[in-house]
Amino acid sequence: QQSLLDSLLGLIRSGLQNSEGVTYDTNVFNAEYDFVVVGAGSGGSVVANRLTEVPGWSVLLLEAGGEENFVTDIPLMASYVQFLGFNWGYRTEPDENYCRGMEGKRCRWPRGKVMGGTSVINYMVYTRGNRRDYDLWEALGNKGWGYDSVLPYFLKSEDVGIPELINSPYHSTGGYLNVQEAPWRTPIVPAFLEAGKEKGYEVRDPSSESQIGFSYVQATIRNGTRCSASKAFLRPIRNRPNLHIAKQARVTKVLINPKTNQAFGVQFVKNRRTHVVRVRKEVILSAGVFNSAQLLMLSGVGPREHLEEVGIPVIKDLKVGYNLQDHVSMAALAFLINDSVSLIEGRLVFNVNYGLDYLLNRNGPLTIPGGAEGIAFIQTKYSNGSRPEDPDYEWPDLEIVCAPGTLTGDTAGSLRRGLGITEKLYQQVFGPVAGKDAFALVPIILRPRSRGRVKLRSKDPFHSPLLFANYFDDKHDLHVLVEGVKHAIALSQTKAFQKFDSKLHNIPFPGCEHMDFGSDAYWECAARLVTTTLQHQVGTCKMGPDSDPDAVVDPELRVRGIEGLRVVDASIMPVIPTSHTMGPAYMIGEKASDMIKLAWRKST
Ligand SMILES: Cc1cc2nc3c(=O)[nH]c(=O)nc-3n(C[C@H](O)[C@H](O)[C@H](O)COP(=O)(O)OP(=O)(O)OC[C@H]3O[C@@H](n4cnc5c(N)ncnc54)[C@H](O)[C@@H]3O)c2cc1C
Repeated sequence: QQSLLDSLLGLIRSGLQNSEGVTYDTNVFNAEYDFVVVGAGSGGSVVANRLTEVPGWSVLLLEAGGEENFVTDIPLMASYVQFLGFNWGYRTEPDENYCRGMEGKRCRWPRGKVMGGTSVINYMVYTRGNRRDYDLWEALGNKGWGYDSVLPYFLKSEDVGIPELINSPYHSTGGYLNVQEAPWRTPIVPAFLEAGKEKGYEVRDPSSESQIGFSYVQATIRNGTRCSASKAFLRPIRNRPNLHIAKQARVTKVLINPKTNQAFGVQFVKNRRTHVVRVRKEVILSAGVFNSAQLLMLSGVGPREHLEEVGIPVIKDLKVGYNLQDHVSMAALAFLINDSVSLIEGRLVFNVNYGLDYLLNRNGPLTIPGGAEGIAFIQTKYSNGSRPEDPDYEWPDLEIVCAPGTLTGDTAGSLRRGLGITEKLYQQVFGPVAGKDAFALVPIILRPRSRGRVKLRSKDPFHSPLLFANYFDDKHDLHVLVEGVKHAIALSQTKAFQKFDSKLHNIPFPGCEHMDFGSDAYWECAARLVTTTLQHQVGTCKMGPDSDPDAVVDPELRVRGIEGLRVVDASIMPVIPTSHTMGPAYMIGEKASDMIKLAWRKST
């Protein structure tokens, strides 16, 4: 343990370095750049970095948000960060089939509006998915996107700091992005791994040869603090003269010549002034799953009928905004325990030692990424994959996240506010056990069949888009989720968890009381009421070959029928991988950068 003085000096030093490390904000723009990148999130930060490796190329990176701060740095504060002005604050349109227990029957769909994008407000869990996810992308006609082709791009970004993985062929060191484990653990997560073993699963790295099994969470954290896209990919290169970054610069339109279909620049608003900047080579949209789709449509690229409906002249009729996919979950299972080992908001907030441990040592409970400690990838009875010759062999359809805290510990309300759960529902179900120790096992469906959609509310770029989740449109998704609930309950009944005398909290959800508690019908009702999500929305600018009428971008991520315009973010995924989506978004940024470099080297 270092002395208090040493620690304080270290803190001041790192604080100074941090502020020195922040990227510069450009207010004076060139009339023309080689590339304009829209959005400094997971995809855009990588592209801005890699393209400015070419000294002769100039890049302008435009980001609607400002800088992250010391609160966003604290991994456990992830659920609070959404309320600090870094969030676009989106909600789905009301629907009777899901999110029934949320304010206005609308699911909360936060997105990062900040340098680093959603990587600044997310839970930092780092996974990549399964070989079969990417082989499927390739089989759909996306040449070069199979697992063997994308693995090098996952490795390119990575700087793994987990000792037993440093020599793994599935990990690498020396990249910009830190992947580490939290330095501190509750006793709940070892019990989770033990529970997995009791059920016959192995404890293993989910990014290795086989994904099925249990593990500690690997996260994009750097010595106990969040490592965002901006910290990883932009701050280290802030002195490159060929990179201009403009913060709080909101792009309102991609400028496309309707005669030639050539994208020639962007229009954006900064400091209440409208600017126009032209490009010599390309505009790259990395504005995320909702805003890239919105910007394309605002610029005349989208479904003809819909654009005409809102009064936008159509330049190219493409199925922008369709194919929206997400990992829907049910985060309201609370397992009460008889030991004071879980994370209770009040106990954390008023514990000075935890605060000091974080400040001085970058250790303690505040380093747990969003409160997620363990993950498991498993197969339910709905997956056809028990034998090697089966199509889904080793391809999970269910994930379970283990968190050492849950709605019972939400004494200050950040969790329920983030999820949008009504106060009435909360008080009726969790009020009687508020403040009691409990852990959560959150089942998540990994291979949803339902598809949502993004539409424009109007042609005003400052109006938020209309979002339709359409969760459970395909009943298969609901069935897998109910199966997931049962898997979670079975895990809680293992010897490993019974050490804590774990008991499922059983006050029935309002509106579901008339059903047998624990029956499939009951859990279906609960899932439609407290519908939660890991916020992994993807797919609205689908990648596909020319033969795919639903494809928005081609396998080189060029917008079909438009010259000089690409999309590089989570929206291009044709099918959601069995992964948390930040890792794949970084991979897409890396791969796209190489494709762009190759294309322009060939042409010059
Ligand atoms: C609460 C939450 C928790 C999550 N937890 C995890 C997790 O633990 N692990 C994981 O892998 N994934 C997680 N995700 C998902 C993951 O973070 C995202 O899928 C991923 O970061 C998306 O990257 P992106 O590049 O597509 O978009 P983003 O990172 O969202 O970047 C888009 C950027 O574009 C900017 N922008 C948008 N419109 C404009 C405009 N008009 N002008 C200028 N700039 C604009 C935005 O402000 C933003 O900075 C989570 C998401 C959320 C919301």
